[in-house]
Amino acid sequence: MDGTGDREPLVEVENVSKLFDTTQGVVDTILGREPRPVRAVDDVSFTIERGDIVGIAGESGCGKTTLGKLLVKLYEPTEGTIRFDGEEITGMSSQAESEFRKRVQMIFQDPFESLNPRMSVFDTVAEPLKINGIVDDYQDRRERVSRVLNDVGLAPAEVYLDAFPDELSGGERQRVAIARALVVDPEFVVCDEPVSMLDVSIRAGVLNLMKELQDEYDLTYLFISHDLSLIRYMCDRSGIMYLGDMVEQGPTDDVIDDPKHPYTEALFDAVPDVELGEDRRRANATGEVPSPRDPPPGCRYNPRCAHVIPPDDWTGSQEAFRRAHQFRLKLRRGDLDAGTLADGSAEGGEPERELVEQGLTLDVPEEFQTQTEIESGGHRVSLRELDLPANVRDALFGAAGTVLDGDPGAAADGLEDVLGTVCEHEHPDPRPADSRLVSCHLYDGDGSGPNTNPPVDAMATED
Ligand SMILES: Nc1ncnc2c1ncn2[C@@H]1O[C@H](COP(=O)(O)OP(=O)(O)OP(=O)(O)O)[C@@H](O)[C@H]1O
Repeated sequence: MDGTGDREPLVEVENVSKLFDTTQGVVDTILGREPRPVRAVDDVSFTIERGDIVGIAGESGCGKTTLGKLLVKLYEPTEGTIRFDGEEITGMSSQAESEFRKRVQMIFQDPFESLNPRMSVFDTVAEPLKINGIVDDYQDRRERVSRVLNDVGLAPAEVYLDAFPDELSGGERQRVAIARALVVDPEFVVCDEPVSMLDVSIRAGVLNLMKELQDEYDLTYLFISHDLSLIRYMCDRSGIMYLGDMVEQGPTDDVIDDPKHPYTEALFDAVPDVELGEDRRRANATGEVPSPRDPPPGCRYNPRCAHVIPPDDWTGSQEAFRRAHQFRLKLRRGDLDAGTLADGSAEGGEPERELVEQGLTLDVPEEFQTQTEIESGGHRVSLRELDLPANVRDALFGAAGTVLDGDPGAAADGLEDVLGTVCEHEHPDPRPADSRLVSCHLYDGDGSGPNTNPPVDAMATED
């Protein structure tokens, strides 16, 4: 999917964005500000080669479904170009569009919603043939529908043809949805969480069927799923999305076994280890996914990133920089002020120190916290535990003083000189790293691996 293969590209996505709610809403009008659209898919590029099974993974809301709908022309891109078999799919003539609609299909997550309860299985599966004017004769349609029903395992077809959705199990309904997609003999099928609504016990059967159908029908698939085991099982190549960005793409095994982007790493870290019987773990990532209406500047992932990059002249550890970066983000969000200090410390103690020690904490699982952090329930670190350069320490105390004077915004701005990071200043374009493309400043783009600034060891160190 990163275009390194030597087969023919079937789908080419170039700098595609999809923005929702681009007009000024009531709140925008009242506040007199520009509209803030949802950046559901933002400047995404990739290629799908003919015959591939490509996966798109990422947490809920990262833009997977929107991307899938763009590829089958259920949405038009706000910016960018999508080509199918060499032809742009925006601005097609109506004849070209109707041809395209036969060649491309989408299977949705919920077979309970995607099937019309008032239509029989025959009518449901035959409908695309009628709409696309493919088979006019009723008897021929009946035969074609029966053949496809047999192919998807609904055999003998006669048992199913006149049944209605509410007479079928979830697995049977999804097979009907698959049959409806395949009846027009498409080349490319987008499958959006195709088994997530099905009982776990029947998922493998449906996925194996979809693999068999790929050979039989000569299909190219795009699988959208938050289920990484499904992606590993089904997909040759995969892309990982975060807040509308495609942060990493390449051969699935490489992406999963040796993730390059810190988000991919955190995503896979959070997957429970089935063999060890662990519960779902929280990864070494701070905070929650921000709103796609207001994505962070630079790399979208920088506020949560374990490997955020210090400035060139940073002399402390990367761990200390990550914490100082968090201190600044907390100031910007207004999460750190005199009100957050323990009772009495604002008068008697050392309020600046207390603010700094609070601000340097990380909202991460205990295994990534310092001893003091663990002992204090995540409320403070000891400055002795961190390799923080003296000038930065002074700057943080100065910022804490400005906060106590009531101006956290100015305090955050004042730290730019010592804490400015490329991760916030520049959005990383996709760049080669081993077998894949990664949108991360850690990689220098010549495919040779992580940048040496900061040192790789520092990036990997957590205490
Ligand atoms: N029609 C729409 N109008 C406005 N916002 C939308 C629309 N469709 C999606 N969004 C927003 O765009 C972002 C991406 O949504 P999308 O459904 O593509 O994500 P997803 O990764 O498929 O999530 P999920 O796994 O939960 O389906 C979300 O913030 C969502 O709220």
